[in-house]
Amino acid sequence: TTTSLLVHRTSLFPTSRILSPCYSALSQLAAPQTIDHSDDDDEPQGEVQVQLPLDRLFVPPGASVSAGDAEAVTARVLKGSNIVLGPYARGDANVIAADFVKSSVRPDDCPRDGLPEFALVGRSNVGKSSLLNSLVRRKRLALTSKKPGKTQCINHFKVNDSWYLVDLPGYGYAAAPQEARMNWDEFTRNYFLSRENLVSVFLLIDASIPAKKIDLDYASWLGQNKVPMTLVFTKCDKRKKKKNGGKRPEENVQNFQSLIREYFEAAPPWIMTSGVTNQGRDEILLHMSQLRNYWLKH
Ligand SMILES: Nc1nc2c(ncn2[C@@H]2O[C@H](COP(=O)(O)OP(=O)(O)OP(=O)(O)O)[C@@H](O)[C@H]2O)c(=O)[nH]1
Ligand SMILES: [Mg+2]
Repeated sequence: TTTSLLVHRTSLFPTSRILSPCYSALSQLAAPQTIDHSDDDDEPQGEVQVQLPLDRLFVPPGASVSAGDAEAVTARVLKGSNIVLGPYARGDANVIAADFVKSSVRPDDCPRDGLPEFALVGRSNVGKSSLLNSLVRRKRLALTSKKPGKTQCINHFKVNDSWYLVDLPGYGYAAAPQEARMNWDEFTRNYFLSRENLVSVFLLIDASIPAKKIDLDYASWLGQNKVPMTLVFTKCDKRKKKKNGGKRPEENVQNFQSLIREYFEAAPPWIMTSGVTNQGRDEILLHMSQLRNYWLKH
């Protein structure tokens, strides 16, 4: 069985692409890490909270709103998002400990302890590993790179010994061999559809550029397959207008949503973030807390 497993693995990705990033992540296991708060950056972000109509808000499971509540509901919307803070958000949102657990090349290899998990997915280089590091307040727990294609396995990170953040390989990396690209699809789609403890997929979209077809396709696939999804807009600190297609992140964010609206019965949750300024970090953690606590109770 060992041989057939190896054959299966090499057919998923060329060997070098499996081994190097995952094993370098594994090497971090050797030294258990404590939280380093020295990279905290809680600068005021200066973004403006836009009032959203009630039907564009994400009301979390376990919370309800009626039209008469508009004002009270708006006051509970997390900054830079459409996410309403409900009764299941708890004081467990803060990250006290975070550890790399394992790299898996198949959904079957993933941890089986049934703890709730959130998967970070998106185009190569969109900032998945950077967001993970920002959430756990560590500079290099997940390895990042300027070159796309850095993460090549399903990497599980355990937070507070009670839930997982999962860093997935990026899609749409043009330089990846055709074989690896085709298998990416099967591999992650399988994971999304079969992973029972997956509370929500966090689909990362680069807010500094106009919407890309591959991201729209991905969001619509998740919507049509009813995979719970949160849209995380990344790189909201990048505001060089001309270079990035002339639009501000806020405009790209609104535009992306209007392009996918038809694929969703209700507005999916979305939030604006930056791995550079840590915009959205605490809000995502609260959102994860309420989704997780509801999931644990139902
Ligand atoms: N300005 C800015 N740069 C960012 C942000 N997030 C990530 N980056 C940069 O984007 C590049 C890619 O980041 P990664 O976190 O490695 O991206 P990834 O999505 O994990 O990429 P793959 O593992 O290749 O799929 C790095 O150079 C990061 O420093 C952000 O919020 N703002
Ligand atoms: Mg990565």
